[in-house]
Amino acid sequence: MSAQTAQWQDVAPLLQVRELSKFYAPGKGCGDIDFDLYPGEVLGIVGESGSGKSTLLNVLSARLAPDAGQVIYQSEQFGELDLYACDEAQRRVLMRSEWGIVHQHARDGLRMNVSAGANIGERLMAVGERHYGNIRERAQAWLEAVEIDSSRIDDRPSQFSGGMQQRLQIARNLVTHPQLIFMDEPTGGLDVSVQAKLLDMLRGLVAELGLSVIIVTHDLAVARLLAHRLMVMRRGQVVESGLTDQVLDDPQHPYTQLLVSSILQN
Ligand SMILES: Nc1ncnc2c1ncn2[C@@H]1O[C@H](COP(=O)(O)OP(=O)(O)OP(=O)(O)O)[C@@H](O)[C@H]1O
Repeated sequence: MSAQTAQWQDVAPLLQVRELSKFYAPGKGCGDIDFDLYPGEVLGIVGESGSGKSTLLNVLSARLAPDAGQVIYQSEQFGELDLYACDEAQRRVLMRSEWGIVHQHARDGLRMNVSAGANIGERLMAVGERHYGNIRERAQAWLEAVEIDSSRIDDRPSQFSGGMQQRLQIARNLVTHPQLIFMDEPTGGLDVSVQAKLLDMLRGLVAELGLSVIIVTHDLAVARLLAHRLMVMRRGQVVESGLTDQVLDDPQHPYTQLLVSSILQN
């Protein structure tokens, strides 16, 4: 067992997922999902298109009710919460404070026609910050943290490149110091060099802030770089899970072997 795994298992899980299922039709969705996510851990969910990754992410992040099963979350504000037995109001509080969601398409996670500063400030205002000077100062600091020149604070995201939009989305999410981030193909659709820069930044921020992350990707290079642990999905089921290096270097399930040999990628 690695030192990092031992450390995770000494503390309570942040998320406990038990027998979770959501199917639209047989084989379409996700089923029998069981895992624990520990503070500071990055879990990658990989699999080919249509394997149920996004469905699972949506159920885990309280955006899509499951058919069966439980998601227990250790909230800073509310203590242990059963996500689908608690109040809608509590889920909304989690979404705007303790959680972040980074979408594949920046337009799903940003307001494209308000300024970059307002995109970040809006999240701060949602958790009660009212002081204009503080909001602007923190927005500037976060723009710099994601390597966007703070002189761009009054520009709209629609004036930014794809990579900058993703970095702004990350800043908007991180400004409230969330403990759990959900990411759905955060580098999808970007040029390879832009992807590399974004991944490097994400890796740095995740380590520096001790974030817990669940990241969906079909790109095993992204999974290798960011995730400590992987779950491999096929037709809505987890066929293999384990430490990232083990799964990618010594895949046990024939499907994972195909995936790793890149026959199923793209
Ligand atoms: N709202 C919906 N209604 C009906 N079927 C759906 C719905 N959303 C997804 N599906 C189906 O469920 C299956 C799993 O989709 P999902 O988006 O979770 O897969 P995925 O692994 O994230 O794929 P991709 O990488 O292409 O996004 C697919 O067959 C999809 O067509």
